[in-house]
Amino acid sequence: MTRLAFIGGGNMARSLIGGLLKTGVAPATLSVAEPLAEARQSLGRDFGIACYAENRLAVAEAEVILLAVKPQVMPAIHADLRDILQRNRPLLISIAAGVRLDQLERWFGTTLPIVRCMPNTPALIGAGATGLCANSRVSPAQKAQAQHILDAAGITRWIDDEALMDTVTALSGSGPAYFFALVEALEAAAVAQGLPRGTARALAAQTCLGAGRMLVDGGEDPAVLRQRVTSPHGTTQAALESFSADGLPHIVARAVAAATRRGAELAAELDRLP
Ligand SMILES: NC(=O)C1=CN([C@@H]2O[C@H](COP(=O)(O)OP(=O)(O)OC[C@H]3O[C@@H](n4cnc5c(N)ncnc54)[C@H](OP(=O)(O)O)[C@@H]3O)[C@@H](O)[C@H]2O)C=CC1
Ligand SMILES: O=C(O)[C@@H]1CCC=N1
Repeated sequence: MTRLAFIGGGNMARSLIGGLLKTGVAPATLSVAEPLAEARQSLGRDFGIACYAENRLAVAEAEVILLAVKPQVMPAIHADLRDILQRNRPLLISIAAGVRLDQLERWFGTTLPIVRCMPNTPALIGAGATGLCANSRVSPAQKAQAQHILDAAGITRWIDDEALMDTVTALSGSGPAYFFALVEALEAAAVAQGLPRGTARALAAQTCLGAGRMLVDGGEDPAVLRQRVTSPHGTTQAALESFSADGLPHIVARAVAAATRRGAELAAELDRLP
């Protein structure tokens, strides 16, 4: 089994580790480097994997290293890893928003095989969605290896044009938060009309789940599913006309554009570092 080391044991590492273990990956094949003692303890307790305070210890045996730190931390970790990466030549996978393949090559080594990908937090329950792209050093076998790791967390799609990875980030990387925000807003609207909060939360969340399952399991066009809910001159039509009058598609397009722009800005900020 592939030995996989995570650098950074935060939200996303937890989601991916949880997803991998649910598919039967052996805990002994995983390791994680995490500076915070409390986080190391909880990762060890929850997942039974080896946790290290030092990056170089976590990656010593790894065939694949998954970088799960904030974009701003990336340049700082290369000093810990560069030598061992040059020696062992593992496959490097980065999940950092915005960070480009050429930046990763500059920090970690221009001849290393590197995959840039963008998963999302539903990976924790095996319902993640990941876009991936690879540099020219990644062999077909390593591509399959990276895909296998991310497939454990949900669906995967290869993105040929790296420039579109910021769009993927804005769509599915950040996307779970958009749906949570919509559920929060639905709950607040129903509570404002007098529904008990617990009931409003349960009904809103289950509606989100039900709609998601219909989209994924049935594979039907969302527009067709929407039309089926919308009786002529009924309640849904009234709500959708209100969305339309308030410019919902425009609001969403602006939000996705803002997230996409932010991805590019994160990379530009790293380019400006000395
Ligand atoms: N959250 C999400 O939904 C998604 C996030 N991403 C990407 O994943 C990456 C991680 O995000 P997320 O998990 O949310 O962030 P977190 O802050 O939760 O996790 C990052 C972890 O890295 C640790 N860390 C900090 N410095 C170092 C270091 N020098 N060496 C090793 N570990 C270190 C942090 O420890 P400490 O807390 O002590 O600083 C923290 O536990 C980001 O690049 C983000 O863009 C991608 C897809 C979705
Ligand atoms: O908000 C962020 O920057 C990260 C990347 C995608 C989801 N969370």
